[in-house]
Amino acid sequence: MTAAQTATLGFPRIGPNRELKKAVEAHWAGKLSEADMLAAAQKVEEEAWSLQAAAGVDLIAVGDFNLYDQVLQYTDALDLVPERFAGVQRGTARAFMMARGAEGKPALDMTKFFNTNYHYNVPELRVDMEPRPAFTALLSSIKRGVAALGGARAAAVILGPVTFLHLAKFTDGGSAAAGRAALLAKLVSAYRALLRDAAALGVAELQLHEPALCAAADSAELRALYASAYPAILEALPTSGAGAAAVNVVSYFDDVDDATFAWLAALPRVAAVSLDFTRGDAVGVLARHGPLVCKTLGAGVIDARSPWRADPDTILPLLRAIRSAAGPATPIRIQPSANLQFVPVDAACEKGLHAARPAVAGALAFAAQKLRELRDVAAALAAGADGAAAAKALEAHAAAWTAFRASTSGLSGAACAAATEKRVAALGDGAFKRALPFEERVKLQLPGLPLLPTTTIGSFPQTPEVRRLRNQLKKGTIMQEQYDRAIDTHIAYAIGVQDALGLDILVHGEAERTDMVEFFGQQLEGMAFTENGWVQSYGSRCVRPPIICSDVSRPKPMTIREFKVAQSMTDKPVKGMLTGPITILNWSFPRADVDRKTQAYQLALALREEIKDLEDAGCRVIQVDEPALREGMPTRPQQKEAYLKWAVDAFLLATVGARPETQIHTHMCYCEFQDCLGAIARLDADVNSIENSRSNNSTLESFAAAGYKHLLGPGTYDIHSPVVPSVDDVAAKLRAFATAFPLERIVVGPDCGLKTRKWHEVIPALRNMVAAAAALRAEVAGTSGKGHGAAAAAAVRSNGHCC
Ligand SMILES: CN1c2c(nc(N)[nH]c2=O)NC[C@@H]1CNc1ccc(C(=O)N[C@@H](CCC(=O)N[C@@H](CCC(=O)N[C@@H](CCC(=O)O)C(=O)O)C(=O)O)C(=O)O)cc1
Ligand SMILES: N[C@@H](CCS)C(=O)O
Ligand SMILES: [Zn+2]
Repeated sequence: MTAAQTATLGFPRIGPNRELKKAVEAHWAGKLSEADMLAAAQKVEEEAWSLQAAAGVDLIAVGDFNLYDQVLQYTDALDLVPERFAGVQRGTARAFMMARGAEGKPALDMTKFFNTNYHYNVPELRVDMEPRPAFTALLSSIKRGVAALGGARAAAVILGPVTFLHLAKFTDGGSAAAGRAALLAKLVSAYRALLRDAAALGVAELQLHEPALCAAADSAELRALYASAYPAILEALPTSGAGAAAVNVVSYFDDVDDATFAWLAALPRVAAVSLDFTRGDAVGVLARHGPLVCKTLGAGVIDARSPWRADPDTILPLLRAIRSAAGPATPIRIQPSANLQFVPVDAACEKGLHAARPAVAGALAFAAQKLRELRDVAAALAAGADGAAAAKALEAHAAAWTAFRASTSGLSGAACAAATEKRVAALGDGAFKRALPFEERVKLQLPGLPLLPTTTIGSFPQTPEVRRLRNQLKKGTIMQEQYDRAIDTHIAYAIGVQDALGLDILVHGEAERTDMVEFFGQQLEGMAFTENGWVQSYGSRCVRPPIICSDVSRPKPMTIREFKVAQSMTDKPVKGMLTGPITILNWSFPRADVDRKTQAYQLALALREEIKDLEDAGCRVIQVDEPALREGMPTRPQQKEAYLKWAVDAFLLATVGARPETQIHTHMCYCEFQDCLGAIARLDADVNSIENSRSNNSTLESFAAAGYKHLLGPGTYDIHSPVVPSVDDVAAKLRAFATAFPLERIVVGPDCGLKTRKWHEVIPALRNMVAAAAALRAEVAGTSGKGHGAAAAAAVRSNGHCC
């Protein structure tokens, strides 16, 4: 039998050595012209095509590339831009302005792309908007792709209209559902033209990416949107001759429900339906539906969000199940489950890992390696996914996994889970519950703090000097001792600034951390980290997710040295600063052989030990960040509760060993809180600092309505913007907060960490925040009015001259 066809759905665009990041940031810094930046970007794009072609991929995604964010690209191309950007000429400069903001023009909001750690710019729509499409950059990229690969190998990636609207927010005060329906009706002609123009360039296939299809199971509204738009969009496409590209509707990040699949299978003009077989139960859906008639099944069997090689023990049974459910006549195409932008580019570059841990490195497959896997898996499918020929097609993969397993503990997933449960059981009644209830312990915590205590979320600017230092340490041009001393000067600066500004709870500033999760990955046993395994997080910003590869444990204290240095420099309480178990798990690549709950518990047990050591070092307030709690939540209601149960338990396991007088903070950002408020309350954190500055008071109102009893730190200003909030801006926020939540339970801070800002932005912003808190305190004391507020502000200003 001939091998099945293979296809890609997109390739990392940041470049093997972050060439795109460097070009874009150089352009922003005025060091590279727009033309030179675009030339650098096109080189990255073209090299990705060459790599895919050389790997023998049959259908290669084109049009998936963009300079900042794919959703933003559509907002700009459709000209669906908020009023404040309407006067700016469309194109690259306007897209960057919408992403990053400008004086008087706040940036578009940024939030998680479905349940990933990639963040997109949220379209801000109004029901009365009129799309004015001009997809110049997208079509020119598709045209270059066709020229480079030949039309027969090019598949044009198009962000589907329903997903675009699903990801948008409506700012006109009306119903978002009505807004989506109205705009979708207007988008039909824009998409008809886009598909026709893309097809006319000679591509073999139009891939309509619609991850929102996976949410249709629980949304009659989404189902209605799909049903109303798709037939109308597709009917105008030529069915033969020039411009008659095949249409592939692509879903990912979960399965689709039976009704949605039946609808897709019956859609006229659609030649292929793509499903994600790495999450949910797409095999079950297919089995219940039966063979696709006259359509190809795009089988997303290579996990686009996992850095691990395909494991024959998993993939061969999966292929057999798919073949059996799809029936012998349905053509099956082997694909990654989604765009490969969620994994790093090339595992072959990881020389350090290959040398130090060859068995781990050998079991990895980043985007470049996954291209080869497509071919091997297609060959295994052609061989019936059984017997010697199938095994031969995947023999290198089997050997890699055998070596990997031999290098780790050898415990099966179940045995590993049982061993972890045993450690938890040994903690007895105190495993998940603090010694005193919140109402009693809060009275013992941090005596002497004022009303509206001020703090920050943890990180301070990661300056070029800090990054240079780390680079020197890596290259061996400075020793650890010198590095530590230099880090201490950054800590001293951060403490000096905070003391001078009059903040109440200080932080050491996280200067020693490249990235919070990467830092803990480097401290913990059982985690591997890469040198060049960058994954785009948003825009030009990247992260290097650690890779969990065996049982996690804490060989030595992780944060105590820096805490002690910081606390020795001030009498104010310094927060111990940790990343929570769920966030470490969700922002790492988990191991494939053990369930996520067990991995979370192992991380929690390590953090529990760290909290004990922090307390022994004199720490009275410890923040355990959980910005990714919500992100890991499955879309399906049935799975959501199970996840939240073990996720919250993992946080409790990490934190409840703290003494009653230790104040435990947590922090959450970049997410919706409304649909997991019960879980947030169950975390039982004494203080929860949440991103809030862009949501008016609605988040706070939801917390209040849900009867949230703990202290809350709603962000008082947006840290993504270089704009410095005034005293009045922050005071107005605090007054508004007071209308929704008891003032005596509010902690004052920014929205998130300040690592991406500059000191010259941070200092005045915090000075104004402290002044605003003082002004509010004065107002509450009843001695005030505006004059006292101004006097308090002046007093704070006069001692804040550290810069
Ligand atoms: C809170 N957020 C986080 C998320 N996920 C995480 N894993 N971590 C997070 O903090 N998800 C949600 C949000 C996303 N937010 C951000 C915010 C900022 C960044 C970011 O700034 N990333 C940096 C990379 C940071 C880093 O590790 N830098 C290294 C330097 C590496 C380097 O480039 N070295 C140079 C030499 C430098 C020199 O000599 O000057 C080189 O090798 O050539 C470090 O600090 O050492 C970014 O720039 O993209 C990400 C997500
Ligand atoms: N403590 C971290 C939290 C980021 S979500 C920081 O301040 O960067
Ligand atoms: Zn944050």
